[in-house]
Amino acid sequence: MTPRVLSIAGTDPSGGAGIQADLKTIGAFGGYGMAVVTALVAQNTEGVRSVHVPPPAFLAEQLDAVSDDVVIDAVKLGMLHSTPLIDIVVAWLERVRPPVVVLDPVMVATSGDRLLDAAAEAAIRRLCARVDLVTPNLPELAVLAGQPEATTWAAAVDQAQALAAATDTVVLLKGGHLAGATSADAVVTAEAVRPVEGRRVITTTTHGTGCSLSSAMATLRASGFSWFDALGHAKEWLTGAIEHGAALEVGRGNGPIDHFHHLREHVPHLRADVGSPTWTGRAWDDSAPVRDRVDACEFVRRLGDGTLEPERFAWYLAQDAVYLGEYAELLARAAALAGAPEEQAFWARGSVAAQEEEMRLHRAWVAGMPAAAPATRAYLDHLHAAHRHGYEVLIAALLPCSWLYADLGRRLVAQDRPAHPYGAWLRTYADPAFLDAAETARSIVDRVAEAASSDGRNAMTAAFAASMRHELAFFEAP
Ligand SMILES: Nc1ncnc2c1ncn2[C@@H]1O[C@H](COP(=O)(O)OP(=O)(O)OP(=O)(O)O)[C@@H](O)[C@H]1O
Ligand SMILES: Cc1ncc(CO)c(N)n1
Repeated sequence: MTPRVLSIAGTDPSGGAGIQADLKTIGAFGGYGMAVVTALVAQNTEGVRSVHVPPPAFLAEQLDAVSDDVVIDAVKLGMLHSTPLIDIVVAWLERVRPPVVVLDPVMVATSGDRLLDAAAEAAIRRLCARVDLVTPNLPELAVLAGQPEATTWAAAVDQAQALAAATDTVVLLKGGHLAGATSADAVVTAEAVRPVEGRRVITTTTHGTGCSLSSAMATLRASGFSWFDALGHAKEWLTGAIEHGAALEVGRGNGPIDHFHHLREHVPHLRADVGSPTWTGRAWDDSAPVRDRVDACEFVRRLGDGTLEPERFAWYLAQDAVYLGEYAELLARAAALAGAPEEQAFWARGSVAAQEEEMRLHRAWVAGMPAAAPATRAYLDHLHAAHRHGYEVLIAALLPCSWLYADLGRRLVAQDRPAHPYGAWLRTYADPAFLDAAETARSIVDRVAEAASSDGRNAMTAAFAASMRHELAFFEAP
């Protein structure tokens, strides 16, 4: 049976949050989506501009128009704005008694704008007791539990259990607002806490994650899953949707997630690799598990959020300076081996840039040149070995260095702020010119891979993958 799921929420004309996100999510999970609008919100990925609330009686008319005609299998409640609207929704729920009701107690948007009257908080607290699942983020949980915002997982669990006990309902505790390598959530009742682990994606595309998660839970529950199993499925999908969000290139602020990322894989002309079945594209995709570990590693996370100890950063920079010296030398060797003049020029320019620009940047931080640490030595030895295999393998082995840093820089720089201790470092790698150079390197490697023998391509693939593993080890060393 296709579950018929009704979202009662506010709008987001930019399509990432609110009712628009709910309908996409319900569809993504195989439900039939319906929507009753509580408030029209002029918002986009950057924030909320204004809110228009139609007369409460019109909300009642919308609700009745749906329930007089359609059997409703699940309801998701989002932005309810103010007490008069909450009262109408409560009266309607009492009358219609939908079998599944999930409440996302929306109070404040990701951008920090209020979406609920402060006076309506008590009404939302009472509503919790009338629904099957509540999905507060940490600030909302604090309001509902009447406590200061939790800053640790243990404190958040305590608040969620207190709320579950006080309202006799199930709480989906969301850890999105906690710092850490993972982003765990949990199904919490007065008796039990069942966590579902998730990777934390380094990205700014998190607009509407809460709306989407609650709609996924309503749809999966109406399809027969337990809350815990529903969370497992929803979380896996959500993490993928967050990861694919940046590729949508929607908006300048906190962009939306890609609700249909999992379907694109099955629609041939929408698959990311179709139309550009390049060698580098495949090598990059194949390296996803290693790159996920780079994102998750403590050093990279704390470099991004600025909490990394200065001594560890200095140690890393010193090793990077050692690395870059020999890397520049290997780029020069690539220039010497290249056949085409423009390729010779490109690698030679890269060699000079690596020597000058990056060494200058590093000299600002590094006092003396240390010996190579084991991870540095191993990476460089691998590059030297690649050089002995010839041009093709050498440039495949050199590529992850610039590509991975361009990709990381572009994402980490989003966390740059005044007085970020590593802001200058982040900006170097987020520089569009750096990304351009990585893109050019990529196109040269693709051209060379196309012309290579199948044995040659295999050796290139192995060299690229090994460099990516060395990059990970380099970040794990400090
Ligand atoms: N960077 C991230 N990587 C992976 N998962 C994340 C990330 N940020 C949030 N999540 C997940 O997204 C879901 C929503 O969490 P969050 O606590 O951010 O809710 P929210 O504040 O209500 O969301 P929003 O207001 O942005 O719609 C949770 O499952 C959380 O674990
Ligand atoms: C309408 C609406 N509901 C919820 C959120 C929370 O992200 C939002 N930004 N807009």
